[in-house]
Amino acid sequence: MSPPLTPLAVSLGDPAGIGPEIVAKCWDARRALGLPAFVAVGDPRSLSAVWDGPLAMVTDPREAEAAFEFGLPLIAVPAAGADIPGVPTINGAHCSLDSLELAVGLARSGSCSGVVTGPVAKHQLYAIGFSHPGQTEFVAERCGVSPQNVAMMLAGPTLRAVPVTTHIPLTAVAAGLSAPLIEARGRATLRGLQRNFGIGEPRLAVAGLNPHAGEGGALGREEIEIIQPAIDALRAEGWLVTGPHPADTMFHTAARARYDAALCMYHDQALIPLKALHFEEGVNLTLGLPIVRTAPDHGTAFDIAGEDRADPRAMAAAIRMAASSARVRAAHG
Ligand SMILES: NC(=O)C1=CN([C@@H]2O[C@H](COP(=O)(O)OP(=O)(O)OC[C@H]3O[C@@H](n4cnc5c(N)ncnc54)[C@H](O)[C@@H]3O)[C@@H](O)[C@H]2O)C=CC1
Ligand SMILES: NCC(=O)COP(=O)(O)O
Repeated sequence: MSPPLTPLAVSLGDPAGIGPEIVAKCWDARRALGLPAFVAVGDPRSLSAVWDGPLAMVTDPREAEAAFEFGLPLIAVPAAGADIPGVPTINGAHCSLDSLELAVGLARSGSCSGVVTGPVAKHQLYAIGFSHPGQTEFVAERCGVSPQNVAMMLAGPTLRAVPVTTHIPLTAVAAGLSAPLIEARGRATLRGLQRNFGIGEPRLAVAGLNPHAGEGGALGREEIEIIQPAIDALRAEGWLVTGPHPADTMFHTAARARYDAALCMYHDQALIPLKALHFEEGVNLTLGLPIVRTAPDHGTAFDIAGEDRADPRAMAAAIRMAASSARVRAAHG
């Protein structure tokens, strides 16, 4: 039998976004949502601005397990100024980065079973000198893993999708693709399906880049020159890989039943089908890390922050998936 999990660390994200509200709502509905113990990390005022419930201030995750029953355990990372919901500030961006750093550290040290990250605003982080495309690459760096060797998986009940290129302009996608990068993301995805989901022989479906997967070269040559060689290399390692598939016909119900994850060539090719099918419960899971890291699939939603309209289900799904991944990892070593 695997040992009980330590609590999960949940960073609140941008204090002016919906992160504090959805984390508080998760604690409120912890029993109905089937959530394990977690400790929030972030600005206490961002919670009290949107929530009247009980906070249990802790300094060590070991205190969180007992406290979780009676209040939302919080390790405080106070922002330099009080943030107004919906109005992001530079102080808030610093707070979201400090909270992320601390939460990742708790997972790396083993004090927490994994980290669940609340939504941050990328442009706000860029404004304070954050040099990573997103939290995925930041966490990878803190874990000493090359960003090429991690994969950003978006997972819902009937689809798991991984983009090869992530936060780059669409005009840079074709140039950003290479056989070694596709292979690395494919390998991280396949190993991640084993390690986090316990799928012994995972099946990966690889999308093409161009319409009709290039139509034999008539509509683009990336499939022939870059994607097929990467697929061949992964197959030669013994993995079950198919493709390149035309992206427009690989997400319908029957097609999804034929694979465990879809490897897509760019951000929206993966995230549009995932969010169309599963926006309310989609989870962003970073594969290839020595720690568990998940996040809800959505962003800061500044447009509704402070209005009590934020849906906590994706955050709840991210917390549950972090716990189940940690359990699968603990069981398989
Ligand atoms: N993992 C992360 O930290 C992510 C951060 N972002 C960041 O979020 C910021 C805003 O991005 P957007 O493209 O506007 O996406 P968004 O997901 O924040 O919002 C898109 C739309 O969905 C709604 N929405 C989002 N989450 C919701 C929830 N839980 N309940 C109810 N409605 C919800 C919003 O109100 C908005 O109308 C950007 O700065 C981006 O960088 C975006 C995606 C992921
Ligand atoms: N659109 C997905 C997304 O923005 C995830 O980014 P991050 O988790 O790397 O910050």
